[in-house]
Amino acid sequence: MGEVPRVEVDGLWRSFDGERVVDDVSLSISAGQLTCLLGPSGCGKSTTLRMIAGVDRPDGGTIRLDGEVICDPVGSLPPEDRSVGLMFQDFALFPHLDVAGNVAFGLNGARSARRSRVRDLLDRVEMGRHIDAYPHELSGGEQQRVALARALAPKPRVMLMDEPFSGLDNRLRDEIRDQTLDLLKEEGTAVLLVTHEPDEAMRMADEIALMRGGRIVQRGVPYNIYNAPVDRDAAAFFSDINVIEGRVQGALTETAFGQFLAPGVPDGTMVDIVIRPQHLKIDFDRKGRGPLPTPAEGTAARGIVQRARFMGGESLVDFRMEFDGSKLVASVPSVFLPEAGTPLWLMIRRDRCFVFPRKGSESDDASTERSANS
Ligand SMILES: Nc1ncnc2c1ncn2[C@@H]1O[C@H](COP(=O)(O)OP(=O)(O)OP(=O)(O)O)[C@@H](O)[C@H]1O
Repeated sequence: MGEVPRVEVDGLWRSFDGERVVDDVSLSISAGQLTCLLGPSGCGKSTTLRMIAGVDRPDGGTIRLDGEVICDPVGSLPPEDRSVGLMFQDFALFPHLDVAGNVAFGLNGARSARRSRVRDLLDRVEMGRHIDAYPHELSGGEQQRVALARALAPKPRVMLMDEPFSGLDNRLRDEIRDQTLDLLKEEGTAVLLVTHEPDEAMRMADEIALMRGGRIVQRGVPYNIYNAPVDRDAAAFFSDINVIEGRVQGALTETAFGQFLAPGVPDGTMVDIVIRPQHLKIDFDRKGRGPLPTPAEGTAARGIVQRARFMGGESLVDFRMEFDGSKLVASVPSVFLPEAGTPLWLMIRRDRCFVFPRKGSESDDASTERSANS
């Protein structure tokens, strides 16, 4: 308790042409922690990062570094005095300097200390043997490693990274992500990484701040963001989802899959029951009958296979449900490729589904926003 966060952002906002593109954003990041600002294109991620870097000025709010105000409505510390390292997708190296020159660029102090810092960082990003190379002689991945070493060389208190891996091809990207993460952790820097890719955020983040329409709609560790989304859109941002409609009566929603709890949701409210494809359970048809209901999985409903595809680590099976003709997709972690037209039974794990009042149908009671069914 009592540890001052390395970076603390409070009530930050920014308008362009009268529209708030960053709206009341608050964040805190400790030394050694990596927070991912995750959200769709245009939601205000880069603008938030730019304000923390000091290259854009907020219209309101406060930014603190180690407890000291560096930006508020009264004044703003210039970017070069903020001890931030920057890394962007297209943050080019200086073409006229070799690798060592690029990494040493922002360093002060004795020549020998600078040389050893440069050598140490380049070794740690496995670029030691390219120390004399020029940027045009390096691949994209190698350039990014040098850019990382350059950004970390002056030991910034904060690293701000905006889609730093999006220019790299898939296989290389994972390797560089892991290497980058290791180095950032070793250096103990506080990191804010902007990305629109949920996989990247899940792979890298200690904490995810999910952003939409200029606001942070949810903050938490990746496990909680994935398994306890605040609303339907938050759930859908991380994977395909299935949605089953229901209407609440007596804190319950009756569906073809049995009852779902909807505590505190007023009678008559329409709800979306949201389930990820891997949490639908499949069972076989036994002469037109399915498995018996269970408390954990409710009632089974029959669907007809429309299509089954092998995806490598999983199989995706599309169904048309008999009860209302709706489509559902199930994911099975193996090779499971039933013929189109096969009848199968689907069940929904109650501890893995989410019940959200439908937008426009919800009551004023905020506590009804999410209802557990465990
Ligand atoms: N200097 C500017 N002048 C006017 N509008 C701007 C300016 N900078 C950003 N915007 C607008 O603010 C909104 C948020 O932009 P921002 O770049 O922060 O989003 P983002 O979430 O980082 O998106 P992306 O992932 O596509 O970069 C967008 O609608 C953008 O057009």
